[in-house]
Amino acid sequence: MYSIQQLAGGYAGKPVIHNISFDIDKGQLFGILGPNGSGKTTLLKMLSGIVPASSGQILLKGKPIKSYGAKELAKIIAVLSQHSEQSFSYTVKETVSLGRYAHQKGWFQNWTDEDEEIVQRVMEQTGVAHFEHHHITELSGGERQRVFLAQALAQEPEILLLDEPTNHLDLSYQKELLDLLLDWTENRGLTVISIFHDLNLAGLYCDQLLLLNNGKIEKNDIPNEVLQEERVQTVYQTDVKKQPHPKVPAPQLVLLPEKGKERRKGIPVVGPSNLHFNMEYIALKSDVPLRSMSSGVVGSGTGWYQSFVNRHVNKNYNCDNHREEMVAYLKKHGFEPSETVGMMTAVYLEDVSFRFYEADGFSGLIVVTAGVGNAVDASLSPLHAGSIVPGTINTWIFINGDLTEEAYIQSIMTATEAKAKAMMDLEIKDQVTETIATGTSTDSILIAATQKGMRLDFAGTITPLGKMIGKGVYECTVEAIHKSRKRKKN
Ligand SMILES: Nc1ncnc2c1ncn2[C@@H]1O[C@H](COP(=O)(O)OP(=O)(O)OP(=O)(O)O)[C@@H](O)[C@H]1O
Repeated sequence: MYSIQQLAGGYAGKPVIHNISFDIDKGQLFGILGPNGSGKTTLLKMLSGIVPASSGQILLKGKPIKSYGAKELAKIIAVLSQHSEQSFSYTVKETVSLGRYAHQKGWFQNWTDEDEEIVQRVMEQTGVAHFEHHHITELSGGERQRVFLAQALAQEPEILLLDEPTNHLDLSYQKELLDLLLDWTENRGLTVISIFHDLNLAGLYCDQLLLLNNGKIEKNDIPNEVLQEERVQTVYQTDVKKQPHPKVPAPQLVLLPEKGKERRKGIPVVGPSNLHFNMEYIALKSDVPLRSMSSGVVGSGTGWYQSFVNRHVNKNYNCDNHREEMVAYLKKHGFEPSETVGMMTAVYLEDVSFRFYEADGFSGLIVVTAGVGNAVDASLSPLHAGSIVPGTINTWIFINGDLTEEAYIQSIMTATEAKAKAMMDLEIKDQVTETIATGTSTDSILIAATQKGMRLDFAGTITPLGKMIGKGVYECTVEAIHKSRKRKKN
């Protein structure tokens, strides 16, 4: 659609864009990114033919852009600028109708049924039809933005140029606008070129991103390539962390606040003094939120949590919606469910085993409750019918250290191996297969860390963290099983 070749340009006496080359294909949703003043708006103006090139050229559909007449260009390109202002107070419908100008022979002398139909359709699509008779000046910033989008779409352009289209829009309209643009690119072949300040929206919706820095191309590639942590950090001169979107394969970047903004001074330590015991539950309350990865009934997956609850339930506990019931239970006992990881066990909580371990530069607390009535040999589990008997091993690992993503995952592996070894050494059998069990069928695990202090890159079995977890989980599991066996015998 566009071929930009060694393009340079800017304003009188102020070159802004310096010798850049790239292509934009038909039907792309193409994002332009860059810090303030990097030349995004200037580039967009050059693409729309408003700012001329000082050297190089822009080919639009194979022809130099400067060879197009104004009306001819308006039939191909529609522009939605950042601050679409209008001095006359037109109604919404009149404003949208102006978008048909390029298709008119005279000044709206022959308004056709087709023009009317298109205007009505785009007003519906942008959600402005119900206030079509209102004056534009009576609208909110977001509503006005949608009216100008409708105007641009009424132009039935092949290319839509947008300068920060989501600027005034609330969350739901941001999503609606971008979904609409995506639909038009995918199903109608519209080419959308848009400036974004929100890197996450750009990463979520665009096919291709062009990152500008000081009027030059820093990177022109797919979002995952462009939005690399280090690149964004260098270009925007700010600390960010990249993480995957939880639902779709798109990169997301989160800002990291300055260290000075942290409210708490010193390095927090989680230890046995944070534990609280009673007949109903074991809880750990941390002074600071801990980054946690768990399979809890509440707070599962990855997140930041400050309270951890292992709740005793009766052997016959049966509830249609155990998650909801657990949330109500936590609230009743003064825990904020959104800040709590909650687990359940039928094991008597007096049989808990917990130990605090100190290593060179970091420390950890391991807490295990273990019932083995439901023990299963994972290698032969297909022989099980699927009915669940009470008996669960709940393993909590708290680390005073700064873990990488690898370390979180390796911690779970190491802990699982240590638990299986405890089962083996205690000769815990799977009642169905009569072979040595590797765990129970309802085990839960939690690894939570302060993310402060010593950086711990790995937690494989022979790394310092792995050694602590392997030994700790083994010792606590053995002790917890012993305690619960002893109770059964008595
Ligand atoms: N009409 C103008 N005349 C002279 N200089 C201009 C004009 N418009 C912009 N500039 C300058 O050109 C440079 C690039 O501006 P531009 O608006 O293209 O950046 P941008 O990346 O869109 O910035 P922002 O993110 O702040 O909107 C800036 O230094 C700006 O001051």
